[in-house]
Amino acid sequence: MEKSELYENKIRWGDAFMILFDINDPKSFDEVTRIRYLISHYHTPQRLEYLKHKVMDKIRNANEDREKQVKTDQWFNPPVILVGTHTDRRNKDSIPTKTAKEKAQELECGFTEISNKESSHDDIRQPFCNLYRSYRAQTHRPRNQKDTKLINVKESSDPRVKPHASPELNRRMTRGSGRVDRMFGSRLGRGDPHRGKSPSLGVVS
Ligand SMILES: Nc1nc2c(ncn2[C@@H]2O[C@H](COP(=O)(O)OP(=O)(O)OP(=O)(O)O)[C@@H](O)[C@H]2O)c(=O)[nH]1
Repeated sequence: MEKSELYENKIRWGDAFMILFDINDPKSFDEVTRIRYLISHYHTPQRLEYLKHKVMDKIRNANEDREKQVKTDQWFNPPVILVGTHTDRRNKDSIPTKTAKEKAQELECGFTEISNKESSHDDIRQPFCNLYRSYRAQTHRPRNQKDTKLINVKESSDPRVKPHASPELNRRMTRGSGRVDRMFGSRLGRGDPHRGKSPSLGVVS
């Protein structure tokens, strides 16, 4: 199997994603846009299809308004967080925090910066916790809190409106392919009643 195929397969099984880039490596920063696009492209439409069938079973006899309400409550957009690493080696040529933050906003994902070498255990743990919380907020949303939204994911990221993220993102994706080094995944959390398995975390660096 081609390396890129392996990579994309891993994106397919993820339920939540952490995209890592080295703040001192512009190439890894450039790669972020492509990875975000792949997540949106491979993941969201499939999940929506899955949810659509589930929801259709529930609302078979309901009227149109009720159908809309249930669908709105059920759409799933995988939480993604952008993580800049190597902050202990920041220098004048590093990707500025502001630039990276703007990129995260543009790509509709969360953002943080860490040093795997020097950050505290809590600082390293935080993005994992946020991601897991975001995942839970979507898949275990209580019926009486229908307006609960993902932290850092804008209303406009509703995949029914923009199946493959923003036009700007699509435009950028047509320019150059960039480099993908590798991706690895791990399991997070306890059982996931939503799919009958544990949620999967995709970590992309
Ligand atoms: N100083 C410092 N070193 C780091 C940090 N994060 C990772 N490293 C080191 O950077 C090297 C590459 O880390 P990896 O986690 O393998 O990152 P990667 O993007 O997969 O790297 P490549 O396989 O080289 O593409 C390793 O030697 C790590 O120990 C960091 O925040 N600060």
